[in-house]
Amino acid sequence: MTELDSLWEAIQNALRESTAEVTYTNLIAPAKAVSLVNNRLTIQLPTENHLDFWQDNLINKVRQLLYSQTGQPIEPIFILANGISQPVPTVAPTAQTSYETPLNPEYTFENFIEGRSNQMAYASAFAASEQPGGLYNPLLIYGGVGLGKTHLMQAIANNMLTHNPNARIKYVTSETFVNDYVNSIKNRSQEQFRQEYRNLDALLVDDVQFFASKGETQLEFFNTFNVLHDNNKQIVLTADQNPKQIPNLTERLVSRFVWGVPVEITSPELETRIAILQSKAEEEHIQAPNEVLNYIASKVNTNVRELEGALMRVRVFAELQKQPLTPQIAAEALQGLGFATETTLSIDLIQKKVAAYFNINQSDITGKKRSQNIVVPRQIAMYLSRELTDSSLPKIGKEFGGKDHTTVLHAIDKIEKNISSDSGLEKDLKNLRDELQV
Ligand SMILES: Nc1ncnc2c1ncn2[C@@H]1O[C@H](COP(=O)(O)OP(=O)(O)OP(=O)(O)O)[C@@H](O)[C@H]1O
Repeated sequence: MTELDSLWEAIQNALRESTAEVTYTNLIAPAKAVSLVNNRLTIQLPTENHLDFWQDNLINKVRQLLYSQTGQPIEPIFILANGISQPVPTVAPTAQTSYETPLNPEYTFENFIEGRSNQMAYASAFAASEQPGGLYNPLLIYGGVGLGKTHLMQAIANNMLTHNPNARIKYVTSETFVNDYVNSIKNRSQEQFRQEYRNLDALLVDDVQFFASKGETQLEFFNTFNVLHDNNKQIVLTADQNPKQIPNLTERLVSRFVWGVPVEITSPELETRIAILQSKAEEEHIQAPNEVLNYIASKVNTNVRELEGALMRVRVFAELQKQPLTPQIAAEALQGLGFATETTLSIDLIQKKVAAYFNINQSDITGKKRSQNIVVPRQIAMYLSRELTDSSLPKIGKEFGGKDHTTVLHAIDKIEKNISSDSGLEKDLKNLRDELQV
């Protein structure tokens, strides 16, 4: 047995121990380690479904396992098997038309961290799972990559199954739906395809944007949708953007998609990013001081997948250097990845943006004028400075023209109290956060 083979066997065995057997057999066992060169382990996967699964769920774990096996920070690289080197299947096609994508039991509501960016989506998903086929039907969750759409979608299924272990739930990506449909035409098993997709308590379809331009499949999905919906069966969909903006989706499909409640997930704000890291660190038994988590959260503001990846990278790096986890070590670990070089948000920048947003001067923000059109932007700028920087109240006071920290505290209190009753204020804060890109 080569070194690569025995390393791979150890990784597969470790993955097997922490995974349901069905998931292991379908999604993990078919992976092959092809080469280990320059601390890069190339792993070959048979289909795009496998690729998605490994990328979404296993990459961090594999990094950790590789590190614990070898003491080296080895990066897994995934490739798809090309048709030529793949052995041609010798089994005759069976009547089975559908490829089942198993649910990830770790995607639950309990370990999903709520924040402003995902509150609506979380609440709607939870409601749909408690009362399938009710008000939130269909439920469409949309937003950018790595923001938790699949997690929430599968949490719905997992929660439904705890209430009713016999619930018939199907989770597929839209690509799987397309493939199943195409195969059913090829194998003349359309009747069975329809049985499989229409005889359900809940149908979950991930990434419906891939239906774009697939005219015939769109019609089939439209019919599937109608049958399920007419029978009050739950439908949950995700997309990478608002379906109204997806080109080449038929009007009638778009109108169905947004029938129920389309909810958006946006990038998590700083506090949520910190909370996600805390929860992840706990889950993975990583002893990381808060200052390290704050540091990572302040640098990685793109999406949750990258946030989790950054935490793992920092951990492996510290272990490799035999150093305790500190912000300095975290900075070194993230260097070169485009995170550590980003400028941190400064109070000065926040003041400039707020001033421009409200059409006033920065000197008004830091000055003493008491007119309402200046006081409110000033309080907003103080509030955002507290939320988005690590600065203490006295430091913020100082940067706002030498004000006392109690003035800052008062401003923050005032904004916090008004947020829930003043939707204009909430909108202003959201717009400003967007402009500041946090
Ligand atoms: N709010 C959250 N709390 C805890 N974990 C989260 C949260 N949001 C996302 N995650 C985690 O981030 C990772 C990526 O999430 P997920 O795969 O659900 O994203 P997605 O929006 O479906 O992305 P894509 O469109 O790329 O498939 C997962 O490991 C998920 O558990």
